[in-house]
Amino acid sequence: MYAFYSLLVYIFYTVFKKEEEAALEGACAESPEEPGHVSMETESKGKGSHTPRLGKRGCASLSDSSSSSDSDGTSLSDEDDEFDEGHGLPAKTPLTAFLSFKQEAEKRRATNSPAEPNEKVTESPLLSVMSHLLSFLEQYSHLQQLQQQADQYRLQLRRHRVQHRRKMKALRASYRQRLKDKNSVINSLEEVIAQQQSPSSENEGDCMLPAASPVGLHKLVQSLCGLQVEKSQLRGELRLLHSQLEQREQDRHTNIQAFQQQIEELKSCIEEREEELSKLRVASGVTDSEKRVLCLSAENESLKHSLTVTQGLLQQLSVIPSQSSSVLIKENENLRSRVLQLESSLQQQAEQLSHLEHQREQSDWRKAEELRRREESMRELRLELDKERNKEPVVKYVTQTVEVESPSTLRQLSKARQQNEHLSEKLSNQKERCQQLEENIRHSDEVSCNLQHKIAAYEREIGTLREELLKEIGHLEEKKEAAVKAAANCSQEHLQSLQDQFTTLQKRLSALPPTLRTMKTDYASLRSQVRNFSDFYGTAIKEAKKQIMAAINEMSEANKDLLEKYRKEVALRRKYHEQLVELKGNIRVLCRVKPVLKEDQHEEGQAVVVTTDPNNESALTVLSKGKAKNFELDKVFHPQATQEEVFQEIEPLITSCIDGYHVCIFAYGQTGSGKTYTMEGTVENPGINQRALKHLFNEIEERKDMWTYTVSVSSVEIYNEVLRDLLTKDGEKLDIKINPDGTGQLHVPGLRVMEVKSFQHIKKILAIARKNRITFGTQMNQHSSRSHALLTVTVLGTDLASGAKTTGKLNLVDLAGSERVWKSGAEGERLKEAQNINRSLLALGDVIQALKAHQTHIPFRNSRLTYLLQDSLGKGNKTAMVVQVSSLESNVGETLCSLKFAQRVCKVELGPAARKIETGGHNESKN
Ligand SMILES: Nc1ncnc2c1ncn2[C@@H]1O[C@H](COP(=O)(O)OP(=O)(O)OP(=O)(O)O)[C@@H](O)[C@H]1O
Repeated sequence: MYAFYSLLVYIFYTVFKKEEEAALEGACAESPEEPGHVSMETESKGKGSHTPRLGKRGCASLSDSSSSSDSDGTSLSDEDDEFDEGHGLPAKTPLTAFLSFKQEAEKRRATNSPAEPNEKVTESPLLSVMSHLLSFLEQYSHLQQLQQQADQYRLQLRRHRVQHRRKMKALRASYRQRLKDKNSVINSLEEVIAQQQSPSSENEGDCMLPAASPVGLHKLVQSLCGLQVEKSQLRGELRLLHSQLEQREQDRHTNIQAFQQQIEELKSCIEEREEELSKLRVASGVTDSEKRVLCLSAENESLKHSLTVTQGLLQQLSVIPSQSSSVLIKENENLRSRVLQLESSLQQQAEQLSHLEHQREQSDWRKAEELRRREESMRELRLELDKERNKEPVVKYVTQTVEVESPSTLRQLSKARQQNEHLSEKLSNQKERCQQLEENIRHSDEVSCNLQHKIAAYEREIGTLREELLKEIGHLEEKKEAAVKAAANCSQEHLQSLQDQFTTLQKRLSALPPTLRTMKTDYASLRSQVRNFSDFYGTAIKEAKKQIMAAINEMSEANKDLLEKYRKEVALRRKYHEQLVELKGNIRVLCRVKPVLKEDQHEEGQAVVVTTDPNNESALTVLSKGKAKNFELDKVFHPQATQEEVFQEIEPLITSCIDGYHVCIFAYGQTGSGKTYTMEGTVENPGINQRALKHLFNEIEERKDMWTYTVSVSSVEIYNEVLRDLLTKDGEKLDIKINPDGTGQLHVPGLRVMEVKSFQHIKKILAIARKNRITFGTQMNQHSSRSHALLTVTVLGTDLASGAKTTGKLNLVDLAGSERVWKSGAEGERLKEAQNINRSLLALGDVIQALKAHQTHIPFRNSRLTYLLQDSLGKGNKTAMVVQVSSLESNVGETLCSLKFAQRVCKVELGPAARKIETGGHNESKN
């Protein structure tokens, strides 16, 4: 509990301290130019480890972008990519989860243990601290989210700025291009005006000539011809203008419709117009006014485009409601300045237009002047012609005078008359030509009048267009203003909401210090408690140690009693066990009936003649020659009895061996009746040998607190009355002798005795012995054991309490198969070994008989087998014999022999078993 308190306080203290440090760093790092913004930045920076880095970088990049407005946008886009990488989740979320989990656990614990009022009192501040801490962390996470949103908005604003900058660059370039085009148009116009001025001056000169010299009639005619050519040109122009006027009328009609539609439709109409105007520009004879209209239309289109772009930007800006107001205001100011620039450029364009119109008026005036001059020249020509007409009466008078005075004069008169006629013709011709010229002049006057009308119509149209353009600009301006206002309002509202949030957060933060003070006091009290806790802990440990020592002492005393009781119990158990074994008889005779196997079924006489009684475990019936012969033994195992069941009957004898008794277990029976199966068993289903040794080691393990045991084994076989060590491969012949130590015990010099520590080890030893045993195939058994095999296990025990030593011995004997020689089909070596086997078994029978008869001399030395088993078969030992019988009719004779032998053994009394125990240096045998 204390540890948790201190952990919690430490976590909170660490978090708070980090925040304070980060806030201080943020405050130092911020620029003081934007107070409101800076305070927010500082607050947000202080809350997370990653945020200050982002904030600083964001500010730096913003300042870069604001300072270098003309810089390339690609670098900014790279920065944007970097910005995208930096965002992550709040780092304190696991802490929040941990605290909430702990708080829940504390609450649960508090509700579950209401019976502890003292603890409840100490837990309440913790709960309040945790709730404060949680609310603080929630506020903090909310602030972080806001900060993240602000970052995102900043990022979006930067992107929009970059886009806007690019668009502005494009607009600037297009504006420059348009200026160039305009200049070129102005230059071309100036050239055209100059060209128009130069021929007029030439014409002026020409017109002066007839005035200067009345003789230059030819020149007058030439000038009239030039005028005619010009007139035809003007006619062509007039036709073109007429067609253009029609086209313009159509365009005007479509434009009026287009202006009533939205801005996008207007664009398409303007494009059409642009195309048409470009076509007209390509065609010859484009007038200056049309070119100017074209330029103005292009200008108008570009202005509309810029206004549309501005509108789009304003819409985009209005979509971003959460941008900081200062940035939006700046943006608005920029846009306003841009609009002002556009307006000024529009003003300039209008001025240029008025200038061009002035130029056009001047050119019109010049044309009118030229026409006036030409009219004057025409008038002069008419006056000259009238003068010529007035000269006629003078010529007539001269003629009449000449007719009266002389024939020569008459001739001269006739000549003069001819000349006069000729002149009259000329005059009439001149008159006709003058009339024609007058007609031409009248016509040209009409044409010029029409042209003036058209020019006036064009001017009106331009004025209308200008008004429409101005209206449209005003409309767009209004829209822009409205959009700017909406964006400003939106940003103002967002700023207001942000400020509200900020003030709320500030209030919450201002509410935190009291909580912190409470927590600090709690922490101080906890610290003092923790300090006191170590002392308390030391004394408690000392007390606990004392109590533990006392309990240990008590326990050891109780253990001693228990141990004593246990020893008594074990002794009692042993006593009862021995009594039980003694009640059962010192030589216990068990009989196991071999099941009928598949390999046995090919033999003759397969009928089963041996039957067991399920109600009587000791009874066995053999049907022989139609007669049932009953046998009574200690235990009869039916054919289906398992290896474990057989061992259960043997197990008490194994325990006796550990207690210091000499025990002998041997299997007896005819060849192939299952002796080796019962004693050794198979790998999957081991027999008495393995199970006995396993039990032995288990028992030793159980007694290890009181006894230590040393287990050693040896294994021999008796083949043809020769003793061989089964644990060595050399097969050296061994002899049985009396131990020279004077104990009277038997001793086999050269026999390998192996000490074994574990059951696994003894399994390996048994495998070696089995491998070295002599087996041959007989008619009765394909792997017949042709020797007696003895496995001797010596168990030396030491009582840890008293130091008493016990010597237990366990002889596990697998006898060679008894068989009738004629039946086994043995001859030669096999016959000899069969005879030896039978002899040794007969000696065993003799020993059993002598024991049964309580003879003073027991003929142990009649065979190697009985000699070797002397200390286990004799008086005071425990012996068990497993008689193996076949149930088949073909083996009934052998079965009867074996059972009769078993019954004889059954009646043998070895007397009470004697325990071989050595206490205080005295060897003694206890009954
Ligand atoms: N209870 C039984 N259950 C199954 N198989 C058995 C049983 N008893 C014996 N056998 C089988 O019978 C065959 C002969 O048995 P075993 O070799 O043990 O006879 P034996 O008496 O030792 O013969 P010998 O005296 O010739 O050595 C073996 O294959 C063995 O597996």
